[in-house]
Amino acid sequence: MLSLRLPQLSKRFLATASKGFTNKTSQLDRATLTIKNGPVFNGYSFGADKNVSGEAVFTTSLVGYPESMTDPSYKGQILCFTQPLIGNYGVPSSTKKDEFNLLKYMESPTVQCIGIVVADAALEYSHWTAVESLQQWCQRSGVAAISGVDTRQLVSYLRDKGSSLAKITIGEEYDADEDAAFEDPGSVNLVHKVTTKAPFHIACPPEHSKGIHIAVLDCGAKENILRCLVERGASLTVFPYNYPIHKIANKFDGLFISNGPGDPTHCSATTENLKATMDQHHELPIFGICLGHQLLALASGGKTVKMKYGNRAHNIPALDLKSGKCHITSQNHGYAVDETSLNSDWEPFFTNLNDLSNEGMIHKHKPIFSTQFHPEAKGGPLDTAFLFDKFFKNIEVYKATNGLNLGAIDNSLLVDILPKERVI
Ligand SMILES: NC(=O)CC[C@H](N)C(=O)O
Repeated sequence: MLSLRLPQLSKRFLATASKGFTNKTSQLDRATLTIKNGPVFNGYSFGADKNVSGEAVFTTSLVGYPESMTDPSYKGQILCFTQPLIGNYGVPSSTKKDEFNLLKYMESPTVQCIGIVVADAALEYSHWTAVESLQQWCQRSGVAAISGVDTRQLVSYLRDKGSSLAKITIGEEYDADEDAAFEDPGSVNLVHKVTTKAPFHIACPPEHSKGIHIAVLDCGAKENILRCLVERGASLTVFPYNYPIHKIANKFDGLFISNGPGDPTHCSATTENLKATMDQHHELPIFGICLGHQLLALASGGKTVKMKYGNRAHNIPALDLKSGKCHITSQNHGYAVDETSLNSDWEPFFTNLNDLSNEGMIHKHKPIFSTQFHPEAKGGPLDTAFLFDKFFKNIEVYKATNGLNLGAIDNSLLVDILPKERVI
């Protein structure tokens, strides 16, 4: 391993103006980013005074750092931004809610990545929604943050060698020999950490309601996914990821499976439950996003693979194989569905035009489809928001052919006693 022992310096040290960083770096502690079996980068700490270890991944998104950092799919990861200046528009409120009782600006109540890496952190900020700086947010959220890193060199390395285990260490001296082992977040079930601990219910306000009731499997659902469902007229009952949903799926008008962190093969209970749901409830509309897509693929006998460095950006082209149109999509994933492993009941729905990886699948006979990309965006473009409308069309057909809205009638008493927000 390449390691670097830094000379002893006073804890507060002066940054040289020639490096182009803001004068405020003179107030910052030094920090080190160490890639396992790879390079070591020196920089400045502008986050929590805490050493962290996880998987280093990079995003090429230009904006949306509050949304990305609170996306539960980034749990356990060290997020490296290729956009050189991060923090210039500050951080909006972490608690403000919208009319659906969903977080207005953030994708979950807390920062989910364990650390961030940037070339230049803006310690001053300006935006009408901002309530604090990126530095203040990282410090109070316990998130390690390092600036002053040559992120071009770092990302070239990650692109060549693949996503790598890494550490951010804070302080004046880094000694690789004294460090604990690198932690691999991929080895544990991260979904278990981010899922709601008990079912909760989001009632659609009467002025929006279409009398639709959707069951959501929460593998680490982004807030804007829930919003995309509620604002289209559905009430939601959100279940822990491993809830035996097949036993009550007939009470709902549709089933949604969310995004989430880590290796999908850790969620074997979910894939078993999804298999039983698809076997027992033939006409039930189902929609999955990202991890939800991967779990549906596993449930139908397909396979997933770990990608070299994944896809994390807000401008990835995905070809709609049904319409022939190309959509620009928001993505954050390190695993992909092996399209060749899908059985003959399924067909690919979208293809990534950068690397030709699978971006979605659709059932040939049932109202089930899923996407690897994020139609809800946040951040990113809304090109594929029409997929939520497609899900709702499938639900309308299902409700019409099933006559009664069983969900709304049978569940009305039960959902009233459920909590109204995620149970953590
Ligand atoms: N955004 C997601 O749901 C990510 C899915 C999965 N954890 C992956 O990295 O591929």
